[in-house]
Amino acid sequence: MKDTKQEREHIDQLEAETVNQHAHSQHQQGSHGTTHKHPIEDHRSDVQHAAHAQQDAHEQHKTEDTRHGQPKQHVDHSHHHKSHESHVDNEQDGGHESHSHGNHDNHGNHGSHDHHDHHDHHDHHDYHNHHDHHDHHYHHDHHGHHHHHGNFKEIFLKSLPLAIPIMLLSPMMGLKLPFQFTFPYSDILVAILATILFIYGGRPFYTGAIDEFKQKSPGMMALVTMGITVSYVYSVYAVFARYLMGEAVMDFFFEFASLILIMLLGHWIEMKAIGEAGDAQSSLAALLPKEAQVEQADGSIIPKPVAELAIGDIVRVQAGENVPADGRIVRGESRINEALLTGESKPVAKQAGDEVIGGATNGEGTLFVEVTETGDQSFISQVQQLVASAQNQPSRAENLAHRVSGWLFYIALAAAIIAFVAWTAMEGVSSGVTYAVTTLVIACPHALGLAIPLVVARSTSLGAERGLLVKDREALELTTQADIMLLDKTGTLTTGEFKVLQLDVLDDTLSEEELLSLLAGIEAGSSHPIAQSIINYAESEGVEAVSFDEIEVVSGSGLEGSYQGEHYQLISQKAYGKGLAIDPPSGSTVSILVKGEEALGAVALGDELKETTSHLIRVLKEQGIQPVMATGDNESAAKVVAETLDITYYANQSPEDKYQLVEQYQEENQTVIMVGDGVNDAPSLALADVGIAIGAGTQVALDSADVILTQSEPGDIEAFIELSYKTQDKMRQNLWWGAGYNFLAIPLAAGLLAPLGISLSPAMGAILMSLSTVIVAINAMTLSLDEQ
Ligand SMILES: Nc1ncnc2c1ncn2[C@@H]1O[C@H](COP(=O)(O)OP(=O)(O)OP(=O)(O)O)[C@@H](O)[C@H]1O
Ligand SMILES: [Cu+]
Ligand SMILES: [Mg+2]
Repeated sequence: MKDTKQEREHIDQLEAETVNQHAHSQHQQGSHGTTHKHPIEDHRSDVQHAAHAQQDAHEQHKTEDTRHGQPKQHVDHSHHHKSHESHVDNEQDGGHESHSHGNHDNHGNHGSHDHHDHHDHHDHHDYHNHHDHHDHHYHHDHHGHHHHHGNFKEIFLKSLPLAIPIMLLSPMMGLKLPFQFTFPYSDILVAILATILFIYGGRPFYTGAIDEFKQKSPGMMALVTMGITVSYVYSVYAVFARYLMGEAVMDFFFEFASLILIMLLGHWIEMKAIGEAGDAQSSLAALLPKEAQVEQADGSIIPKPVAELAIGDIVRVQAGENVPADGRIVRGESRINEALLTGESKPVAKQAGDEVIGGATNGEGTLFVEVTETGDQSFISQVQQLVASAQNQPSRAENLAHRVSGWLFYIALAAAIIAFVAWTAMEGVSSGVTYAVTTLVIACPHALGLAIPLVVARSTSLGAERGLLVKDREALELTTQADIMLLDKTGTLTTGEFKVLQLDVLDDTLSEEELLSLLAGIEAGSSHPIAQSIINYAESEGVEAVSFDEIEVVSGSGLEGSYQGEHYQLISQKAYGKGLAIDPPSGSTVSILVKGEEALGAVALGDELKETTSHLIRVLKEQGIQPVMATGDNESAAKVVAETLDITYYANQSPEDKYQLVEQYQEENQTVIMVGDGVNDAPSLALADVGIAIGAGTQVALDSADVILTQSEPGDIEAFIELSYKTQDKMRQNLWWGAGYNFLAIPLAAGLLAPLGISLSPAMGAILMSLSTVIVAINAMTLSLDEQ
């Protein structure tokens, strides 16, 4: 099953790679995994819209949702997908409104927090169990390792009063322990209690086993079930034999009862550990208050459950309270802490007109906030969906773990049969049964099944807390194999906060103010870092921007639009193509304002490296990842940056060039990480083995990436690499604890070392199996990142 999935992915990838870049760059714009929406980008979305519409011929399914005052894209899956998205289960599309479109998670986990969310059986999954999670609002699915067969805690506690008398009344391995006693026919009472215990306490295991057999992948539950069934049936037989045939046959009621107890306890502890390992979902959900204080038309305040908030409601947020929903401040000012949502650790001053994210903590002031997003569309919900879908994606290591645990069933079964036959021949049936049961029990591959999902759960939640949002889990694995990191310049290596260095007027009829006013006017339609810089500059010069109609973004070269019936373009020198009598400062970014065919003026801009950029480059080199800069900017601007950093560079790169660059490296069998923020980076972000969108990048970039770093900090790239390596290490360790342990445990349980006096009882086997699971869980939980 897994294998076919992988194959399908593979084929899809090949397919995707052969599509011409145009098609590629277009459909990559779909909002696949997420609609990460940072408030600061909101004002840009309409611009992106223009950009999309213009670039795209493929996106017929695009629908615009302006109900909330913010245009949003809901793009259906088109045929060519990026490899990891290819196996997405499209079932949901029919049943859900556009609102859930951002969440294409394969397993139907919607991660929504305002209703109880119960996860269905997953097609590819074997172990189902009900999480002991009553204190949380909804269950968070760790890759299907929740069992649906009851609550282990409750069953354990109720099984205790059944198991204790059994253990008191039946000798262990035929030996009477000091606290044990018997009375005439007590063994019949024991057999009755054991039957009840088998039916009640064994239920999670045999129902689980039935599921496993139905899915044709017998595993853990099947093994445990066989262990308890063999010990139960043989013991009942022993009692019959005693009374009906007068034979003294040893029973295993003590072993049977202790086995069930330990198995229930072990699985209960495991479930708790799993719950604690990576509950980003609930910790995020916990950020939202339960009630919001809604201001009525007459100014009175009425509490309302957060789930019932509607767009347009005005909510009051008092000092120290958490914001109940995404919205815009209408009155008041305060400092807002969004650390848990964006990783930005310092509180940010906000006032009327500013956006706030639901879940952020209000500082000193009282705020009145108009709700702009609720439910599935809220920022928190988007992050949850993202984390959930990342956690649900199968990954390579996990596929391995699954295959191994599939074999384990047969290996354990074979070992148990051999042990039974051999020990029955040597020492008699009771010895044979003991070793067989112990072997079946100890091989329970629970630890193995949890080894990888627990690490993933932990690392994705850890990442989310730090503003490293992993959309595609495979990114974590691939990052550790990376050879090349392609970095975009503007906004990634540099601040993107441009200073206007020089304005050249190339038309005599135009004044410098008029030129600036036109520049600022056309930039109103752009989300490029240059745009805000020019607009700010015009403002500081007291120049008012003219108002353009129909501005469109030309990805990779600039903008075009019309003003007073004339066609204008603001484009790079390369896109303009003709020579000009200008002398911009060396290393500056130059754009030309063109009216019709004629150049009206030029603007030269400069920005600076981010503070942590050179540190990042040093770290990359140390780790053997070659940093390469690919920029849409001109040669001179590129060269200055590349020389400062001492890295290879490519200038004047169009979006297609960047895409081809990634392709070229991949053809040389290099694993490529691409880091970028802009529309022009989207195709290459999508193609790269790992696409990292940095900061408050454009929506397109966010949609195409595998990883989103919520802050524009090169240091976060380092943190992500660290997270990848640590995740990888933990996975390896856990695979050893989960699988490797069986290589020792199975022979031991089968009695291979018995001649040396080392052997295990079934109960010891059960303890060891639980121990290995707990070790795996603890090991996953201790994954942490260095403090910055
Ligand atoms: N909004 C804009 N205003 C002015 N010029 C622009 C704008 N967008 C693009 N350009 C021009 O087109 C060039 C290429 O843009 P592009 O977005 O491909 O690269 P970039 O973002 O500047 O560089 P990088 O690829 O390193 O991020 C820019 O250097 C600039 O000259
Ligand atoms: Cu188990
Ligand atoms: Mg860019």
